[in-house]
Formats: sequence, structure tokens, C-alpha cells
Amino acid sequence: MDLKPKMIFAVNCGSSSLKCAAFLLEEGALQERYRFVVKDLATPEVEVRDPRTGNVIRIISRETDLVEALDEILDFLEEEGLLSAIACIGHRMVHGGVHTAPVHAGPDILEELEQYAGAAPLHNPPAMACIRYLSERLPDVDQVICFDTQFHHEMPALSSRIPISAKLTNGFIKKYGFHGLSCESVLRQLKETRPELADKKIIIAHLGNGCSLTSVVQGKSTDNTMGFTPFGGIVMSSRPGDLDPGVLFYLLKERKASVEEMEELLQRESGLKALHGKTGDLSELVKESERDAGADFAVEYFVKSVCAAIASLTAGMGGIDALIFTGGIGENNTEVRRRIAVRMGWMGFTLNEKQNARHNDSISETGAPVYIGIIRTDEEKIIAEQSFKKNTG
Ligand SMILES: Nc1ncnc2c1ncn2[C@@H]1O[C@H](COP(=O)(O)OP(=O)(O)O)[C@@H](O)[C@H]1O
Ligand SMILES: CC(=O)OP(=O)(O)O
Ligand SMILES: [Mg+2]
Repeated sequence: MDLKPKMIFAVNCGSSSLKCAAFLLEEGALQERYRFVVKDLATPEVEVRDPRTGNVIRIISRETDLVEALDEILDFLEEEGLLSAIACIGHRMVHGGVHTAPVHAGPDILEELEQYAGAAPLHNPPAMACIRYLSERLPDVDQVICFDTQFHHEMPALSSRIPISAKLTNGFIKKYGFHGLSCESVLRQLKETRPELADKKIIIAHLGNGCSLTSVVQGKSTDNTMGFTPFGGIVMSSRPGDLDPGVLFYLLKERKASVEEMEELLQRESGLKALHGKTGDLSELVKESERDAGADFAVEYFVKSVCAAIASLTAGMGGIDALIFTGGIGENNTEVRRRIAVRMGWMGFTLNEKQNARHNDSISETGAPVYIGIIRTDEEKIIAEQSFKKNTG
């Protein structure tokens, strides 16, 4: 009998953060042992957290490079005697293109995935860099790639088609939908805590650095606000969300902007950051909103954008039973949730202010026509489970 511990390591490259988790395989179930979080990729520290308490038990300082952060995390696991226990590594790849199930990260797949790098430039290239680095440091360990787009791949054509000429789309340009691993985590938890809602009409509002809303009917994605790429949908921290295509032509033709300049401006300098002028961090904007009219404007713009998406997705589903907040902002920002619920009052949203302030699981008034809840997403657990299944399947 093999008594050596076995571990699954999950890597989640977000647009502003790196989140990793180490799971020990105990009696056939995955038990999280350590969580590693780089909250802001511009700040040089990795928090090592104890998942049982959520407490930060150590801070590892690092250089500013993502791969170096990962290197330090592996050094930590080595010190703990756990590096050799890694049986499999799972990665979140935001754009999966044609893939509708997890894949092993062999050289052919990596080469093929290169074609989607430009469709998720804030996400896919760093995830690819992590895979390449890990295949050098741990060449014998199986790496599995899990896709954010998988959950949405059966979205109805009424949602997924993009109405441009077939000469341009070639079947490839369509709405893919993102934050799918987060949706899976939220639905799994909802099934456990509110089984009566699991098969109803639900909107999952994933509000983090990247933000998207997904409509779910009977556990299946029917629409997502992001589109062909994670640029689309509602306004985000530094991304504009849906944009009149005429703006792009104008910038290219009249302002002679280069594609690179446009990409940089639209990826990193737009969205809430452009509205406010200094910061796109919604938490900071909320903090400043009482004394800074520009910050308050940016928060209201965001809230209106979320509410417009809720109304549109509700129309698509022909009703709504529950709204679930998740993601860094959705889980933690009382004021953003309050403003959204108040603005949606006309549609039957009634917030319980006390429960909202306490970040309770349920934050709507008892008996209100629309249930409003908060669920802490655990994308890393879904990555670990999907990877373990692929690794052993
Ligand atoms: N504990 C917290 N309290 C308040 N705001 C938070 C907290 N954690 C995250 N946030 C907010 O969430 C945002 C990041 O969301 P997250 O979903 O973690 O990021 P990413 O989109 O990179 O995955 C941050 O910009 C921050 O404003
Ligand atoms: C798809 C996306 O924008 O992801 P994240 O919120 O993790 O950056
Ligand atoms: Mg994220």
C-alpha cells in the first residue's frame, strides 16, 4: 500500500491576482492544506493562508514576476516536505477556444492554445508561462488545463451567435462566456445550501477585477455578459466592457492609433480607471465616494452597468428567482451590493441591510420575490477536482 501523501496543486491566474491551492488526497477526498494568494500582481508578496482558519500564516516576499512568485510557492512546499507529493497540477486557462473539457498540457496542446493568447491577453499568456515554468521545474508531473469557457459551451445560439458576416467569423468568432469555473463552484455550493434554488432561474454576478454575469437555468449556462473575449460585457476595473465597434475604427483610422496602443489603452487604462482618472479599484472608489464626486460617479456607473445586465439576462430567461454575488467585490463589498439591490427594487429585489453588512449567505428579506445571496467562489477547488479526474481517468 502506498502511504506517501498525494497532492493536487491548483493554479489560478486572474487579471489582477494569482491564487494557488494545495490539496491533499485523504481517503479519496481533496482536503485543502495551503492557499497562496498574490492579491495584486503589482505588489511583491505572496500570502500563505491556512484554509481552515483563513489566517495568513506567512508572507513570502518576491520579485515582481508571476513565475518567480510561483517559484517561491514551490520552495515553500519543498520546505514543508510536500513538493514530491504533487501528483498532478491543474491550471485555469481563461480562453479555451474549441475545447470543451480539460486537457493534458502536452507540447501539441500548448502550441495549439497559442492561437487563443490574443483573445485573452491578460489571462492566457501568464497561465501558459506558469505551465511552461512548471514543466521545467517538475518535468515528471502531469499538468492539466481547465477552461473558464467550458461551463458555457452549450449556451443556446440565441446567446452565443455574434451577428457578423460568416466570412469573418469562420465559426470561431462567437460568444464563449467566462468565469465558468467560478460558476461551477457557486452552483455546487448552492446545491448544498439551498437545494430548492439549484434548478431555478439564477444570475451569478462574478464581480472581481474582471466582472461578468451569467444566467443559469436548471444548472446550465444560458448566457454570460462577456463575449468572444473577456474584454466584453459590463464595465470593469480597467476594461471598458462592450464597446461600439465604431470607436475602434475611429481610433485606427482617424487617430492613427496602432493596434498595440489600442490594446494597452483598452486593457489597462479604460473602464473605471478611465472614468475616475486615477484608480479603477472599486473598493477604493467606494471608500472615496463620500468625498470624491468622481469616485462616486464611477461607482454609480458600475452599479448601473451591473443592473442593466441583470435586467437583460432576466429578460433572456423570462424571469429570475435568485441573484448570487461572488468574486472579490461581490463577496466583500457591502456598499456595491447595496446599491445594486436598491436600484433593482423595481424588479422585486429587497435587501436585508443588516445581513448584507454582515456578508451573510442570504441577504434578501424573507419572502422577497427574488432571493439574493453571497457565495464565496472556490475556483481552485474546481480546478483541483477536474484535474484529479483527468489525471486518474
Ligand atoms: N477582502 C476583501 N475586501 C474588500 N475587497 C476585496 C477583498 N478581496 C478582494 N477585494 C476586491 O476584489 C478585487 C479582486 O477580485 P478577485 O476576484 O479576487 O480578482 P481577480 O479578478 O484577479 O480574480 C480587488 O480589486 C478588490 O477591490
Ligand atoms: C475572465 C476574467 O476576467 O477573470 P478574472 O476576473 O479572474 O480576471
Ligand atoms: Mg478571478
